[in-house]
Amino acid sequence: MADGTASSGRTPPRAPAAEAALDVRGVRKTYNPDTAPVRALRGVDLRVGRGEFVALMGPSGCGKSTLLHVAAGLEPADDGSVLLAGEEITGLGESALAKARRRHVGLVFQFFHLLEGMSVADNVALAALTAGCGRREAQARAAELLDLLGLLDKARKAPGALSGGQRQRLAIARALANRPTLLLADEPTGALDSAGAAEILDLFTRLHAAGQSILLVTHSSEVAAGAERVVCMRDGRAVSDEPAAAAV
Ligand SMILES: Nc1ncnc2c1ncn2[C@@H]1O[C@H](COP(=O)(O)OP(=O)(O)OP(=O)(O)O)[C@@H](O)[C@H]1O
Repeated sequence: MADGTASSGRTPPRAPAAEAALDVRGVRKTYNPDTAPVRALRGVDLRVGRGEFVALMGPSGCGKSTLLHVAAGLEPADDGSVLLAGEEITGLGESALAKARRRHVGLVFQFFHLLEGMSVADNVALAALTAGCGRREAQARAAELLDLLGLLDKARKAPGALSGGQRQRLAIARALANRPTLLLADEPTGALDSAGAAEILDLFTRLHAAGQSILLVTHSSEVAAGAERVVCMRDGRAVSDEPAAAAV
C-alpha cells in the first residue's frame, strides 16, 4: 500500500486542540523585591479555554488583581509564562506587548474609566479606532456594540447621564471594540448597587453564551455562580479550581 501510515496501522496525527484563550504557567511576581518585598504570586497556573467563563475569587490581598494584570500584560511576571491565544507574551518589548494586548485582550475595571467629555458612541468608536479600525468602521462597530449592549438610544449622551449599570455596560462595550480573545474584568460589579450588578451579570452571561472567553475577579458568590468554573486563590497561589455549582 502506498500510504505508509495506513499500512503500518499507526493512527494519523490529531489536529492540535484549539489554543486556550489564556494559559498561565508557574507565574511568580514579587513587588518591591529590593526594598520591602511582597510576594503577590507564588507560582500560579491558570487556564481559560476558548469560550470559557472563569471566576477568580479569594480573600483581599491574595493576588487576584495582580494575576489579572500579569495575564493582560500590564505587569511583567518575574518567572513563568503567559500565553494569550497561544502567543507567549512574557519577555515581549513594550510595543509588541501593546500589539498583543490590542489583539487579544479587553479590560474592564471596577471604576469605569470612561472619557467623560465624549459622547457614549465616541467612547466606543475611539476604542475601535485605537484597535486599528478606520473611522467609518469604528463608528459602525460602536453602533453594533451599543445595540448589543442595549445602549443605542444613549449614543449621543454624555457618560455622566447614564446609571452605574449603564456606565459599566459602556465600559464593557469599549473593552469589546477590538473583538478580544479574552475579556478580563476586575470587580466589574464592585461599585454597583444590586440592580446594576444583576444587569452586568446578565450581560456577562449573554456574552459567554455568544462564545466570549471571560476571566472575572469577584468577591461576590452571586456573580461567581454565573461562571462555569471558579478558581480560588490564597496567599499568591491558586488553591482550588471547581465547577461553579460545586464552588459557590
Ligand atoms: N503596585 C504594588 N506595589 C506593591 N505591592 C502591591 C502592589 N499591588 C499589589 N500589591 C500587594 O500585592 C498583594 C496582592 O495584591 P492584589 O491587589 O493582587 O490582591 P487582590 O486579591 O486583588 O486584593 P483585593 O481583593 O483587595 O483587590 C497585596 O499584598 C498587595 O498589597
